[in-house]
Amino acid sequence: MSTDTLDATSAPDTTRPRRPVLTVSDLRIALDDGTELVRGVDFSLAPGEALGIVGESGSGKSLTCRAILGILPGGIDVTAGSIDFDGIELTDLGRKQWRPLRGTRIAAVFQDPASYLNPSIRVGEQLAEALRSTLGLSRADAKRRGLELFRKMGLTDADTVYRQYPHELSGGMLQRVLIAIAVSAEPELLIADEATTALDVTVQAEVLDLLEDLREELGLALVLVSHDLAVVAQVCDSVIVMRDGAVVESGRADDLLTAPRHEYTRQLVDNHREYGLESFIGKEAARV
Ligand SMILES: Nc1ncnc2c1ncn2[C@@H]1O[C@H](COP(=O)(O)OP(=O)(O)OP(=O)(O)O)[C@@H](O)[C@H]1O
Repeated sequence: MSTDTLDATSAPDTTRPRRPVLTVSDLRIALDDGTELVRGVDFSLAPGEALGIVGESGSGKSLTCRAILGILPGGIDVTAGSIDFDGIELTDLGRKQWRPLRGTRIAAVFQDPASYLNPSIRVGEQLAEALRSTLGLSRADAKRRGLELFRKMGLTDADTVYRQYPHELSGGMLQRVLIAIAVSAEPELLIADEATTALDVTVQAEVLDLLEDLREELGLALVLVSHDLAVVAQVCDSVIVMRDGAVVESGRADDLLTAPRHEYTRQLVDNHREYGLESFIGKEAARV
């Protein structure tokens, strides 16, 4: 492993050494014809920690996430390396073995929330259905828990939202519904792949705050993919920077974004300065 490999067990809180919930080691992903698309990704993540994955379009961020979720597109496979989730080797699992994990212990939210909801079913019923299938709740308990979750997600008029159809809700509200469904079974790991990209800046900030609250409350470990370094600076403890399928730099978010060592990271940071990245780095530094 390179010296850049993140080691979540060396997090600043030395009074509570935490075992990583996710360890990705030398992950390689390729097309059936042998073309490598992801070329050796390493990181580990402890409960309650957030890791950002940044890099230009096509650098392998989404495929890395999809490999962790066991949902790589057809014709693309993990060819080497390992993905250890709480002692379970995810790259070895068959469809049946994924059932108790995906959507229950490992959840995900993506960029376009509307496409993950059934347009003809009220959003409350969709959340209740998730609760019934993952936690085995009764109809009445699922509704009660669903309303609680909607309130927790900042959907203040939860009773009304519960009865609404996806087309009646804004993008920010739909993403909160999706996050409610994703965290309904209290997963240990949440993958957020460009989950706030389509939202306007204010709503994005609210959804990021919500993710931070969930990390603290549930000890949720978060893998956050974003092309927006300000988002990563606001939320993440550590970052990996990907280019052309490989990790070019990794480290603590504040160090890496304040003093990037690799030329490519420097370029990314420079490109973002005009969007006010410094204010988030300052916030991050003040927290440490
Ligand atoms: N289904 C597919 N078939 C063939 N190649 C693919 C497929 N999905 C992704 N790739 C290729 O794999 C590489 C990595 O793609 P990936 O989607 O992981 O990039 P990304 O960093 O998430 O980009 P973006 O920010 O645009 O989502 C790219 O070269 C892409 O063209």
